[in-house]
Amino acid sequence: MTNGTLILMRHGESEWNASNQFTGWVDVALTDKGKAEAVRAGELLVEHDLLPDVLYTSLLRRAISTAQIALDTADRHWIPVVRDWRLNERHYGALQGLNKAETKQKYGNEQFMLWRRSYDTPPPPIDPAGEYSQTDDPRYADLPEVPLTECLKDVVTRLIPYFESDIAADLRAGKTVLVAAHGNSLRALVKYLDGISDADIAELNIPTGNPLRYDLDDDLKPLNPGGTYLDPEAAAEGAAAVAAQGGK
Ligand SMILES: O=C(O)[C@@H](CO)OP(=O)(O)O
Repeated sequence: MTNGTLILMRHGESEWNASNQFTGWVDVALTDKGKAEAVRAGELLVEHDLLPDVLYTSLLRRAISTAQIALDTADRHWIPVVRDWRLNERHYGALQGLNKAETKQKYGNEQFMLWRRSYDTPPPPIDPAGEYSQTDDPRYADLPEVPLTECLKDVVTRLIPYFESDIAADLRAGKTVLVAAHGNSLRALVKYLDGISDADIAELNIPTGNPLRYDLDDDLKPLNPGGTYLDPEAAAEGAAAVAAQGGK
């Protein structure tokens, strides 16, 4: 039995991507541009003959909606869906809701980049009673503890065991698996798949709405390290735009 194919897809542009706000676990919607990116992602799946057998998403509507639109476009709206909080974006702590450019200006580039891209420095914790906290959100009622902040290392810790137990089983069964998630949860997954160091992962940015294909060997190691974006040109542009968020 050959291993299946893994397709990673970050959601299309969200309202807070457009307004340049730290988002994390805040459940914002797609913009019209984000919806168009999702349609294009579905077209790319068809053009590359990559029709998913199963969908894994986070519990956040920007990933859920992107996957739904893309799968509808590809006529695969009927496949089984698994949603799990472990695919959620990194919790951005007290930065959730803040404007990225203003934050960079206020705290300086070094602190800004430490919070955004260091592997193990979490932002300050969010006030559990604050407007953008998820402490009382019913979708997380079963969690022993709702995070108040997370660094990328925390995302690796919650996500990789889930990948190994659940998603890997579908890949080993030969399925084409679509994972619809977020910039930082996908950075955690790519770090693991490609064996990227804690330091080097800081440089990796994931563009919105552009499916990234991984062909995997028997140990689920990539046969195409780094994966293959279905639209490489748009991916390079999109990744550069994410890197530049916050401004010069
Ligand atoms: O705000 C966020 O949740 C993420 C993704 O949009 O931002 P960043 O790329 O700055 O980690």
